[in-house]
Amino acid sequence: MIQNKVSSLPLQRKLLPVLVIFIFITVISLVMTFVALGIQSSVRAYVAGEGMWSKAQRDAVFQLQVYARTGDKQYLERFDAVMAIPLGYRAARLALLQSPYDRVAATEGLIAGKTDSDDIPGVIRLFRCCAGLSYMRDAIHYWTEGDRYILQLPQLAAGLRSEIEAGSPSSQHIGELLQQVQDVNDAVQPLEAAFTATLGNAARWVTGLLFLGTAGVIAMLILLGAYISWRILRGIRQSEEQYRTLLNTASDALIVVSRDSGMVLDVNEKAAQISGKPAHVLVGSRYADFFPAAAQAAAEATGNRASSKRQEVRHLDGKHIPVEVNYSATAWGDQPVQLAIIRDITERIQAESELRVAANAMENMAEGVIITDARRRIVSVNRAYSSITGYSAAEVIGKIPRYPLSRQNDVGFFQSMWTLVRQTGSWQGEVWNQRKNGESYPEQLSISVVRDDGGRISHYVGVFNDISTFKNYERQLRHLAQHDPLTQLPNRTLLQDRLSQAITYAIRYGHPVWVVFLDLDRFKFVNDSLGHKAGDQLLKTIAERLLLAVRDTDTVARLGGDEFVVVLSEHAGGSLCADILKRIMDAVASPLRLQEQQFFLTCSVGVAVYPDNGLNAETLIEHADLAMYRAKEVGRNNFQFYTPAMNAQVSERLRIESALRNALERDEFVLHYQPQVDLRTGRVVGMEALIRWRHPELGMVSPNRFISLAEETGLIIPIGAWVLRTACLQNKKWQRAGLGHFRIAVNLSARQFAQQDLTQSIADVLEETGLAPHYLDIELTESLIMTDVEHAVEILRSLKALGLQLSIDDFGTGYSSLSYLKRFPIDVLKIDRSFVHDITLDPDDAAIVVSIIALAHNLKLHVIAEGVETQEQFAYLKRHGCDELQGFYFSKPVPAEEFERLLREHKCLALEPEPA
Ligand SMILES: Nc1nc2c(ncn2[C@@H]2O[C@@H]3COP(=O)(O)O[C@H]4[C@@H](O)[C@H](n5cnc6c(=O)[nH]c(N)nc65)O[C@@H]4COP(=O)(O)O[C@H]3[C@H]2O)c(=O)[nH]1
Repeated sequence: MIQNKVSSLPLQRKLLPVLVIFIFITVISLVMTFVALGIQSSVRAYVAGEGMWSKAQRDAVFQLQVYARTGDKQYLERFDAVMAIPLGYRAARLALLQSPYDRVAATEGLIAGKTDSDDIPGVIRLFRCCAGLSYMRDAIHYWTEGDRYILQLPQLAAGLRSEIEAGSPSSQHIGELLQQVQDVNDAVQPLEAAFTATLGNAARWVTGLLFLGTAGVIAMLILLGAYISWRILRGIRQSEEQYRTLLNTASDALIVVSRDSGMVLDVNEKAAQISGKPAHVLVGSRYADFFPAAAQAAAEATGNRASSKRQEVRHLDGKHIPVEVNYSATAWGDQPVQLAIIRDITERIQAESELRVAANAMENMAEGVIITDARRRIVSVNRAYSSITGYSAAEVIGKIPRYPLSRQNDVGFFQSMWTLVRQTGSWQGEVWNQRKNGESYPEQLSISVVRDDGGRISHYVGVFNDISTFKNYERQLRHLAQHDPLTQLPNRTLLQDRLSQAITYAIRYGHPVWVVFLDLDRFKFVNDSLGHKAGDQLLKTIAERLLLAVRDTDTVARLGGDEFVVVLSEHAGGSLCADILKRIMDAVASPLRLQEQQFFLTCSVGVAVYPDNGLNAETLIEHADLAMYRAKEVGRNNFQFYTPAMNAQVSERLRIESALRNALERDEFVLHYQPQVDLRTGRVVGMEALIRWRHPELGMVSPNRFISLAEETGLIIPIGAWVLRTACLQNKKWQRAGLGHFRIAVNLSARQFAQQDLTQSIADVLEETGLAPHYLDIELTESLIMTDVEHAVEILRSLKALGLQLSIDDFGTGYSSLSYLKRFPIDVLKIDRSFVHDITLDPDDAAIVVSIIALAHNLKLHVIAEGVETQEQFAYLKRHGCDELQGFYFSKPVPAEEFERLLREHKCLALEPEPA
């Protein structure tokens, strides 16, 4: 059945042209045979005619001869009768040689020549066709020649007749006439022989020709038969191959089983694969032996068609292959058979299992999954979808997912998203969605297209994550990246952003932008002495105060350490900014409680203004920083506006800084000593050691130019140690030299004061140099000890315990309060030279100096006035009970040798000054 259906049509189609050729050749051969037979018949008629013609000629001669001898008229009549034959042929030939030929005359002539009437058309056709052929030409020639002699016979007969009928025949004349008859006969005989031979040749040639033609046709028929057989065989073979190919390329096993015997009649390769046995083993075996389960199902099948449930077929290697079997009853040639179609469903089962796994995985994915059809109607969602959105699957299936429109996700956004999905097959990005409870949340969504076999979109698959937590982290990270973690103020990065924005607005609206760079004075001291915790608390408090001091539109940033920057923008006038600047400084200066102690902080402030001092954020911050340094240099607790000259100062500062790092090892420092004179005796009672830096290029550098730098860079620690050691050594040296026992004052910087082992290191120096402690006076500035009173008290006590003398330098410039002063274990107050300077000019300063003297004495402290330059100042101080003086009035700070000379000379102050 399979074979017939598969091969019959192509074979018929292939054989059709062959059949047409076969019929054509058969018809041709029939026509040729007919023609050949016609020719044969005509040739035979010719040959017969020729026989008649020569026989008639010989008969005519004979009748004439007999008539001449007997004179019997009967022979003459016979002569006339036989003469009619060659004459008829002659007439026919002449008629046929005419152009056009005379068919009637030719027919009559042939009839007269005794030609069979049936042969006449063939004879005429043959003559007309073959007259041009060489054989026919020769025959006609001999025939015509013969006729020329034969035509003499009737004349001779007429001669004989008249001789005999005249009654007295002359035997001589008759003899002559007979001789002429004999001559004609002799002349015609060779022509007849040649004519006969020519016709014989022509007949043989025609016969040969016909033989060859017939043989050719037979050969063609044989070839055609062979060709048709080859075509048929080839067609059958192709059909067989096609059938095999069809069978073997089938993905299912096909088995033809005889219904009567249950034997396998044919199988395809897939059947061999499933069973594990070669096809030739299966064919001819019992179906049930190899496919028992399938055979069982077949046996149970009723009707012409049946299909089984899932079965299992055992492979030769013992493996069980899951199959599905279908049967159809059909005929195999004349046999009733069952065609079993066994489908290996291993892959399908695998795919089903994979699908189950995939569905399970999808269901348990942490990401929400949403599958829609091509019209974007939801067909499936997973559990995570429901837990993220709050919608159950039943609530959304069949609906189109809708995302709320927002500023980030507007109509255009979704349009371009879907365009991209369709064009590229996928899309990824962030969208804002809304939960069932109305809460908006950001999700990371990726959409992919699923296409069917025809390439058409069949589904869309969306996978999404709720990224709100991630976004929060991101926000926090961004905050961290842009803010100072301690104070939560913007850091340098955000400051630059904000400042750039402020500049953009300033360009548009034409107002200035103030950049205020603020550095806390002596913050390091607090930090080092009270610990980082207290330092952090202080910075937080300052940050809060700064925020309160400015407007919401201004920016307060912390750059790190104790550096803050305030950007004052959108303030039309400079005076308003100046007010804010004052508020800022006041905010820092107001007393601060830390660890139950009160502190007084100041700050140094630098200001740069857009557009005058810079056109971009970086430059403005840099210039404000320079201005702040300038403020530090000029004595802290003040503000400075940036000037271009500061750039030069900074480069000089940098130069000094780098030189300072090497100064100690290059032994470039030297101490000068300034005497301190007792106002009651006029004698030198002490000296202050003041450092000098002899720089090879810069010359003598004043401590005012490098001490604060050394302080900032930390170089003050080794430098200070050197000063202390050198001063103690020198004093001891003078004592040993017998120049007297004097107190030597050494300045202590904030960093030194904050040193953990300060007391111990001083004790070590005293021990090393052998100087008695009470000959050492440690000078501390007022602001230094007032920054952290409790700590300062503690350190001062430990220093005092060594037996030193302690002095407060620059007294009057800080924020000392009496109550604190009482707590410090100090010995001396040094009145700042700024008060002394105007003591005789400014009544306020004079009053302050008098108050300080009184205060000191009340506290049982010694008072030294610094910077006494004039006799008036000296007189005033003496008059108001100041204990000692130090200043140019008596001596400038001088090198050791000079100071030694001064001692040796016992230089004294004249105590009776000239009246002012
Ligand atoms: N106009 C004027 N000035 C007078 C007069 N008498 C003294 N002076 C100057 O006043 C300063 C007194 O020192 P200071 O107040 O401790 O102020 C010192 C002190 O704070 C610091 N300094 C100097 N040497 C050291 C040191 O070894 N260690 C530390 N930490 N600081 C030092 O440098 C500051 C400046 O020192 P100097 O330039 O030596 O300046 C000295 C001295 O030359 C006077 O009659 N008129």
